[in-house]
Amino acid sequence: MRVSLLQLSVDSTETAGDRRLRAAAKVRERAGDDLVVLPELWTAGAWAYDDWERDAEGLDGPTADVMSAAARAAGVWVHAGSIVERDADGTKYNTALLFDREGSLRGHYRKIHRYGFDTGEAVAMGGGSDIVTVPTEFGGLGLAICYDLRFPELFRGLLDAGAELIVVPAAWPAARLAHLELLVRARAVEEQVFLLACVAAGAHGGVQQAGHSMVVDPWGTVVAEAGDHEETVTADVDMAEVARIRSELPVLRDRVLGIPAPALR
Ligand SMILES: NC(=O)CCC(=O)C(=O)O
Repeated sequence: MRVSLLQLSVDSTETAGDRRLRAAAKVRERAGDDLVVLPELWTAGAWAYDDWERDAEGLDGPTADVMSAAARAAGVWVHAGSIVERDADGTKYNTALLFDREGSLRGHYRKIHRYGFDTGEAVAMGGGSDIVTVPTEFGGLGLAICYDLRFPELFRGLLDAGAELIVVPAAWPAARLAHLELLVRARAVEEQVFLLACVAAGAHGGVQQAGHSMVVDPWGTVVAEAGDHEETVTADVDMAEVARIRSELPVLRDRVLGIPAPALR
């Protein structure tokens, strides 16, 4: 299986519409790949909070249209990163979209853990409530977004729902790159899955983005990694490695379920 991570530069100097067209052209160039992935909130900018209202869209909005058409034209699965979704009630969500080779929307995931403490997502967006693992020709494909990486219980939930590959679009600040590298590898080792993290580059909302998109195997080895500028990272992934590593080091069999949870403090 050949995967490509489109590490886009998300800069305030470019409009969402122009970036959408540029990203679609890059997806079309990836004909021959199996899965192409984009970063978190790459249209509006994950840190450009003031632009979210203007750039919010539906699950059938301009980003979905363009990405569905690009997936169909290239004949690849496209994980279109995430969009600022506005639902029928006007609530906004940070929502990941997954299209198949025919351009059909096969899954979407509303980010459960909202970043920002008393700002940004934490106040401007609703939180998702559903754990989403989508059955695909590659195996179970789990969906999570950026800050979710800090919450291992979500990843255990994705595993229990059948994930063998987890895709994480992100817009991570360069100042915390060390956390990103550690968390991505930890989640891959812990769940014994391939983990694809597609991270924005560039700067917007006054925050320099980390880049360093990564493909990590179920052993925790970084198979491919980008630098800190816009670039496309491509890797060949052997999904049979998941079963091989799970059988060679069967730690998941040793889970003890039903340990009583202490009261939350
Ligand atoms: N976009 C995000 O979710 C940012 C997360 C982050 O900066 C962190 O966890 O640190």
